[in-house]
Amino acid sequence: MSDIAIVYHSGYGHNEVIAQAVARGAEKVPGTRVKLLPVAEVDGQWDYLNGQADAIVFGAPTYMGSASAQFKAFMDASSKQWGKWRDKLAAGFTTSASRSGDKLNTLQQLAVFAAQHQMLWVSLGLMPGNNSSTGTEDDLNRLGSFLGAMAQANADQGAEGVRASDQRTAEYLGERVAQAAARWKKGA
Ligand SMILES: Cc1cc2nc3c(=O)[nH]c(=O)nc-3n(C[C@H](O)[C@H](O)[C@H](O)COP(=O)(O)O)c2cc1C
Repeated sequence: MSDIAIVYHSGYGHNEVIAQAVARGAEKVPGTRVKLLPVAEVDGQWDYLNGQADAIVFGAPTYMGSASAQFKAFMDASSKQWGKWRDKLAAGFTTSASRSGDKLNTLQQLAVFAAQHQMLWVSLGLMPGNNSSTGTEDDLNRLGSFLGAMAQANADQGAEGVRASDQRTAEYLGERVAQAAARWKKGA
């Protein structure tokens, strides 16, 4: 059995839809248990993150070109657990309003954060979508990310504005992390 934690922040519900999609993807892999953990609920879950969790997927909305302050507060609080996440798997996702919106900076921030915890980063593992004359917004990985899952939701829409293609992309990441966790655990 592999345990996947999804630690995320969502101010307006968009990134939460993506977190749930990552969870759905991970649950497709037999023998996987998933725990969705909003950053506001992490206190009291440090023992679970330090021990039982085999992989931690980090999800922050992009605010002013980087992870939201609420997610950064979780990052800073995690410094007290330094060294305890060594060799756990990590991956990341982010949501913003603009097609770019500087989401790459947020994913890079999450990857560096994982490295500071001596974790092993799992990339998205998809070819880019929507980059040819036959491409569409419905393509998997339509935003063409490699480091993690990106989603874009219009600023004037609620959770219903999160595209199905971005949710499928996030499901793919969740499934990939769960598959990697199963292989990593077997080999350990
Ligand atoms: C304080 C703040 C800063 C933001 N900065 C950016 C940004 O840098 N780039 C962008 O494309 N969207 C930006 N947005 C839009 C959010 O990234 C977007 O609405 C996202 O879907 C929010 O996710 P959430 O509903 O999970 O909080 C910002 C929103 C807020 C509230």
